[in-house]
Amino acid sequence: MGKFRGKKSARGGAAKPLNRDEKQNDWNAFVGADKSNAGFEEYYKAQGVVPEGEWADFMESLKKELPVTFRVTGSRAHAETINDIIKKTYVPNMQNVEFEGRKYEPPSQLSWYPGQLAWQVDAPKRVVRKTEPFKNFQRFLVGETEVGNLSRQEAVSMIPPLFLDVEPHHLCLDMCAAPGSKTAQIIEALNPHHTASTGLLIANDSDYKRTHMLVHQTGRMPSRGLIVTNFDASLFPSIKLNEGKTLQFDRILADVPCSGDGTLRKNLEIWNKWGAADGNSLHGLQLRILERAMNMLKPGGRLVYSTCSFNPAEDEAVISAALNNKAGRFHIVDVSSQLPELKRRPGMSSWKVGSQPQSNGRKLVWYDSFEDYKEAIKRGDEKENDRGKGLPKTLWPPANAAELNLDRCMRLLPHDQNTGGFFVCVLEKKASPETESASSSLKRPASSPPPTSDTKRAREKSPEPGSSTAATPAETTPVPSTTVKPEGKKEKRDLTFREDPLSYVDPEHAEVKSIIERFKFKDTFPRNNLMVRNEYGDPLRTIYMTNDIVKEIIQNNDYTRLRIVSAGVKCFARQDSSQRTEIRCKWRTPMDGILEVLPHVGEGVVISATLVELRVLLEDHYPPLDNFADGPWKSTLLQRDMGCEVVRFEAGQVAGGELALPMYLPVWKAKMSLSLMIDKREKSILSLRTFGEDICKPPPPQKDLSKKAEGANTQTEGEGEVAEVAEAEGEGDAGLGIAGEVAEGDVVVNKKESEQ
Ligand SMILES: C[S@@+](CC[C@H](N)C(=O)[O-])C[C@H]1O[C@@H](n2cnc3c(N)ncnc32)[C@H](O)[C@@H]1O
Repeated sequence: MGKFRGKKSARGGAAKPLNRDEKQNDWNAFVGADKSNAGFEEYYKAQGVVPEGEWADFMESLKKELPVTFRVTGSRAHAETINDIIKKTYVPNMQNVEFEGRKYEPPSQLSWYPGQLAWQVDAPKRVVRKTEPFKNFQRFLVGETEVGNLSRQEAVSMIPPLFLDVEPHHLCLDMCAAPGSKTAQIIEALNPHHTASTGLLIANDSDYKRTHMLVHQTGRMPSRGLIVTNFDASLFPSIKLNEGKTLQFDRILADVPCSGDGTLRKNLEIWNKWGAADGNSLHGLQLRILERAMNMLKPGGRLVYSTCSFNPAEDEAVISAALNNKAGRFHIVDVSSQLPELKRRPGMSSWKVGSQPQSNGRKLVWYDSFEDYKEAIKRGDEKENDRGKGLPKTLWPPANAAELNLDRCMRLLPHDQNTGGFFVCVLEKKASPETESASSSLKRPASSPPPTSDTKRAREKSPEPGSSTAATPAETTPVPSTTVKPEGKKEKRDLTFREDPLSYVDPEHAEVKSIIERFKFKDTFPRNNLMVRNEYGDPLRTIYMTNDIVKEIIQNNDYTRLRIVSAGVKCFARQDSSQRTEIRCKWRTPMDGILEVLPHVGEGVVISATLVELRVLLEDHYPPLDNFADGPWKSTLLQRDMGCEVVRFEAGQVAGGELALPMYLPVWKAKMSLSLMIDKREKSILSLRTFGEDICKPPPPQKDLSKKAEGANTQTEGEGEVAEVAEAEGEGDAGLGIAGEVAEGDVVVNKKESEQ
């Protein structure tokens, strides 16, 4: 079989960008790859995953390149504007594209996706590369994805969060979250209008490196209610809250690790590697993760279990085992009336269990029952090679399979709507209090491992983690400041966990006061919720803002026990580290936090500008104030102290550019010059999007800068300082994008993101 490079395994790694030659090879590899696997065909034909008459269509579509799909992200007004740009600018220009004698259709909207905000481009990569209209559109796609206005995501992967039904006040857990495409959807649902959400999302992944992908991905849609953790989801710890309560979630997504054969259209290596053992061996972990989720769900809460596998061993077998282990406490929700345009097939109520033992030359052997399988082990035909235990009994359909409403599960098949394959099941926990009465909080020590399906008896003896729900106090409630530790015994610290500690800053701290003064923050500003990454609540370089529930979690749990990688939104970054008294507030608002800060800034703080000023700010890195035309912008800035300004660039067509919606950006005012506080890559993207070309001059070389900084000229003093600090902290803002609804119709800013 041909080799397909540039991508990692099915349910994991991010795609690595390819260069031009690699892209050509990539395409050749796709065409040339051997897309066959006799075991796969035999296995799924026998399982009856598609009606016999559809087998050829099913296989044919699995061998076709997957169309590119993406979602328009962000708040409603903003998303609709971007959607209109696609509809009115790009689609009309792509009507009659022909390549090698074949006509290609322009992008089309996915009919089932709410608000028609998801799109599909059904042209092979070589057409996109070789035809001008598609090439233009591709550039638009890349730019907008980069700034976080679009999110490339497989169509079927968009489905699970839609059925989660998240509301802004919900406490949510995404158990296997990296790289974070579904996490982003949940954050959007929690913050539909960029309003301060009281809800929570814990995005978790067991792979430490991938949690950093998550941090990056979620930076495009920052949320004060977000925590990223690094745990084996099947052992996810219970979380303590105030008054000895334990957190239970309203919504949990268990998008579990799986064999990934639903992604065959893009992960060609699976054709070669696929075996029946893949699904069989993942079943145990999947079940443990699902059961852990069930334990942590609030009564009445909703849980979505999903895989991108066709295999009933990873799908219905897991669901039925979990339902039976939690007999009577959960049911599969009938969601047939939700997303009516989405074509889906019912889950299976009977399936087969197969194995490819060495003794049979890796040919498929079916076992009608667990007992038959055990007999095969006795005969020596099978080895108990699954961690010494062999195949678990739960792989086989239970006797009561017909009563579990497994037909309410959803199977997404590739030939139904030109997608990958997926499995989705929506579960609800019964609301009745008596089923939960045995589970009141904190009986089990928080540090003890949670129950798993493998330790069923042990689980029956130990209560589920708490039943109390998290009461979210008002954001403005005065709370004791600094590093409040939970009362009682200090938790043991996990010294192997290397992330920095988290603590809250004293709201009366001089630095906080300087920030409040600079931005004339109103009383609504959550000064009690400013968090830093050190033990002592010292605002050294970066200040994050969290909401109350995140604060409650951080203050009641040792951060190493929860393995917290990140929390909240980066709202202030120290811009000037000198002791100079003329800069009273040395902090700027990074792009991540501008949406969070804006609703609280006082009157007259935000300065209005147009694309005329933006052009000057983009062309030069540190334009002197003299470079700007006389007018209200310049006179306002001349009156301002040195420090960070929040600038609102008005929508319109001026100075050779076009802005569809207003946009907020941070600008640093030095003595006599200004600097747009976004990194140079973001500047170039902004320039391309707004002015159709990259007008940014390269930054001055470092040595010149230091000379300037030493000079007597006050303007260059400021310039040197900006460059120096940005470099020292290694953090130009990681992102920019128009977005948001500060007021309906306004645009604010998101962060960049690489494609998943
Ligand atoms: C299918 S991917 C998740 C995709 C993700 N939900 C998204 O939409 O971007 C499965 C993830 O599970 C993670 N994983 C594997 N085993 C895990 C475990 N025991 N606990 C938590 N995460 C796990 C993998 O690192 C991988 O990132």
